[in-house]
Amino acid sequence: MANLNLAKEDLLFLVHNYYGTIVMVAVFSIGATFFISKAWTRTSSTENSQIPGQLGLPFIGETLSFLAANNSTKGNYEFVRLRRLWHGKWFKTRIFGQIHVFVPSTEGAKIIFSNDFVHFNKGYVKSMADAAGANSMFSVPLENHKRIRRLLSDPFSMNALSDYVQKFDKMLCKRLKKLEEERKSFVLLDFCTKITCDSICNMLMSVTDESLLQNIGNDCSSVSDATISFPFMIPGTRYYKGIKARQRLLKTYREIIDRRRSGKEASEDFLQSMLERDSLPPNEKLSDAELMDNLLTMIISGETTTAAAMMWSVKFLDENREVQDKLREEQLSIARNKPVEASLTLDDISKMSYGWKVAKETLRMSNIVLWYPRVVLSDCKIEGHEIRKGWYVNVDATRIHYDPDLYPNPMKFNPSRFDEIQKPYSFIPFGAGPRTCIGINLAKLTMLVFLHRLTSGYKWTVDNMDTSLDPKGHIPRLRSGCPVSLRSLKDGR
Ligand code: HEM
Repeated sequence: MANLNLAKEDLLFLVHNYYGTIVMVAVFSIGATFFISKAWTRTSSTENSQIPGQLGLPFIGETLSFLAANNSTKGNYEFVRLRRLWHGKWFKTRIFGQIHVFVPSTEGAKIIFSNDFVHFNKGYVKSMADAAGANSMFSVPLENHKRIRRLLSDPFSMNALSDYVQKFDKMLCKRLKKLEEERKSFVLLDFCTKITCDSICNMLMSVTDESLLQNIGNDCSSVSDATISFPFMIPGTRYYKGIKARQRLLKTYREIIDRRRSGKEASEDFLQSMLERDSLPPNEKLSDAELMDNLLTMIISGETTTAAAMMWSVKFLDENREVQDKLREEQLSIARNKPVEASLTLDDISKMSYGWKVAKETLRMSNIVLWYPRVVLSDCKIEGHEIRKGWYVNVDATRIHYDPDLYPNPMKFNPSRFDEIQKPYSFIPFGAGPRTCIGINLAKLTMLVFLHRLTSGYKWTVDNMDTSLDPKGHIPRLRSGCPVSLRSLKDGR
């Protein structure tokens, strides 16, 4: 009690003697609080300007929900789908400390793709740069990117790939026949991954030795898994396994390059066309480091994407028998006009107009690359939405491909919708602008040869109807890998 009285007395004493000071401190505190809160509101409202969304705690934001979606059988896009339901077409979120805006429109896609390298750039992901390499097209700065793309583009032109069509066709016919003879169910995704990897290695470096192909295939899968991972060299982690696999692959490439240079080995292939530039000035050739990193980049970017697209085409055709029948009709009419056992040519491919629509519809619906992230290099506006330097804008290809205004009844697998010409930036499975997929032609040819041989030679049944997605993959793939059984059309079984 005595203490309390003393305290009261002290207080009265203080108020009496320091009245002026107390009033000043109070006024200052109220003022400061007012200005700080104003400034805070201004900052967050500019940061958040117009685009709704949940940024959550600094750094963490919605990372945990993002990771949960990544590891679920509904797939990564579930994270985006739910936020669209909650916040609307445009929304923003914070993942791994970065603010991401999901851009849902063709207008937005146009602005971003046509200003790539100027106002936007591919964000630097350490694990990606470490796994694919500092000289990979994924990681190099603008000037090097331009030169590397220019030099790599020729071997991927349609005409240059004529040889590829015949080689891939032969490889495919042989393997499908073997599977059909075995009369066993097989996992289609594994089959497609192996054959695309083998055929790309064959096209790039003429590798045909089975055990070497097996090693390259396994190591490329490990590198691919490491491209999006926590970049810490801890044994047992995805990153560690990927970096070790990368070292083995580079050693293999080094040995092949050395054998070619010493004249112990010669082949007509992509690698040879690059080595023939050895005597040219530096801006007309690739250094060995660039060559090796990009050999690796092309295998890892080509194999999983193309294999997933092949798998989805079979799944969609299985669910849409009338489309399958129409496709088979087109492919049989091409086959009937060729000598038995003759390989396909580019001329045959050019007759597969319905086949290409089936492939396009497969790419529209499967969205192998769900969205394309770009880091914003300077403050800008996209369709009236303020976007700040340092944020990420993700061109949401999946939203665009399922937009009912662009694709009526978007859930229906309907290849004939491609009878009509597409609005610019409405069909972007291979991206657009200076970073458009360099392997478009290769992917197109691979899918068409596959669809031809499958539908003109076989019927199939899908042996597992589970539609859940592989929780480990960065791209949508069936968890089951889509097991199928083949039967020859000739058998009539
Ligand atoms: C169906 C199969 C494929 C799909 C859906 C696909 C999709 C894509 C997409 C969307 C991009 C651009 C990503 C972005 O803008 O951020 C891209 C880039 C790339 N793709 Fe493909 N791709 C496929 C097959 C291939 C193949 C067969 C190769 C092999 C050569 C390949 C090599 C590359 C490379 C090297 C890049 C990076 C290009 C650059 O940054 O300049 N892709 N791909």
